[in-house]
Amino acid sequence: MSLDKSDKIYVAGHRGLVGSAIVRKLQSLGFTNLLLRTHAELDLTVQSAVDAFFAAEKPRYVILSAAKVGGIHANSTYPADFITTNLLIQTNVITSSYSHGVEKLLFLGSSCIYPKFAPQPIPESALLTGPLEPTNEWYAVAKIAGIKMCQAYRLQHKFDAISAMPTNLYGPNDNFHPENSHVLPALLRRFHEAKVRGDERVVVWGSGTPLREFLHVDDLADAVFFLLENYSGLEHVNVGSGKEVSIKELAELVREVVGFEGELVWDKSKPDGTPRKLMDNSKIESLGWQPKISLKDGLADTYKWYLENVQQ
Ligand SMILES: NC(=O)C1=CN([C@@H]2O[C@H](COP(=O)(O)OP(=O)(O)OC[C@H]3O[C@@H](n4cnc5c(N)ncnc54)[C@H](OP(=O)(O)O)[C@@H]3O)[C@@H](O)[C@H]2O)C=CC1
Ligand SMILES: C[C@H]1O[C@H](OP(=O)(O)OP(=O)(O)OC[C@H]2O[C@@H](n3cnc4c(=O)[nH]c(N)nc43)[C@H](O)[C@@H]2O)[C@@H](O)[C@@H](O)C1=O
Repeated sequence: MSLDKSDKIYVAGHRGLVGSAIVRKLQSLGFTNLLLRTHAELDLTVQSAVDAFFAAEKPRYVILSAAKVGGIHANSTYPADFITTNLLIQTNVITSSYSHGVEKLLFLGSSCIYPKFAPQPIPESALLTGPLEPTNEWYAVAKIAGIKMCQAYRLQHKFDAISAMPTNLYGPNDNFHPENSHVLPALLRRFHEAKVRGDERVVVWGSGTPLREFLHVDDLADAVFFLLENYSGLEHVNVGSGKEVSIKELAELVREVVGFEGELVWDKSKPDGTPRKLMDNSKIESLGWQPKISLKDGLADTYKWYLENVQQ
């Protein structure tokens, strides 16, 4: 299936890390009819507002990149917000998309849907085969419900709803909040501020041993467009970089990119989270997609963006 450049595409959450990368991708390809609403213009947790919006606008395609998102601290501190907001947003958008004739919807989940001790690399078939990682189970349960809703609407109504499961993402427009963000933007900011102040040490959370896989958000946006055009199956699809690093290796890399010369101190009172979560990328690779941006290049690019757009 090939999308037409004038097709009306609703990118939900277009100012976030993922949504903004998808907008950049679509604009670079020449799409001219993007439907965009900020959170203030349309609160996706309000069912009547979402339904009225779909009735009036009738988008042809929907990419659902609006969600309540955060790192390990935010997920474990605000469990009620993570489960409720995400269930509401995705239920409202999926049901209104179906009832107002959307041709295809892509739902974004996350690698945290898989069991804490899933086989590595994690195949799509590992879903619902074991207990979840406690620090983000509330968010994971909402995301699993989103995958299942897409499947249920496909089975009962032949609605072309697909799900993509990205690994840990980073890039321009990330959230650089000191406590609530993910590890990569948190460390970029902390090392940068320490360098500017001339600090001798930087505190990094946990033991440094957990392994994580990082994917630049421009690679994810490329994969999202690829799946919209090339995939219409029942099962969700993993999207990863295929490369993992320990948090210690990541911290050393961020220190090098930022140019901080002091030492690292580990705060072991902070949770490590899941020990390892490397996605098995073979399904999307067999469809014909591959990531392009290395972690080193992506980090340098993100630090440059941070310097130009975020730091005071
Ligand atoms: N970041 C990551 O590492 C990963 C992200 N993902 C998935 O990608 C998707 C996007 O994440 P990401 O871009 O990082 O998140 P961000 O927090 O950067 O962006 C989320 C977007 O959703 C919007 N939003 C949140 N709540 C509402 C609401 N009630 N009504 C309308 N809009 C709302 C926000 O708008 P506003 O800014 O105006 O509040 C924002 O534009 C999520 O589904 C997430 O699960 C998956 C794996 C990893
Ligand atoms: C994408 C995925 O992201 C979340 O899971 P996570 O991978 O555990 O997320 P994280 O990026 O916050 O942490 C990764 C690792 O890094 C360590 N770490 C060190 N120092 C800092 C630090 O300063 N901040 C943070 N956040 N972590 C730090 C931290 O202790 C942990 O060991 C899910 O909640 C959920 O949102 C989800 O789906």
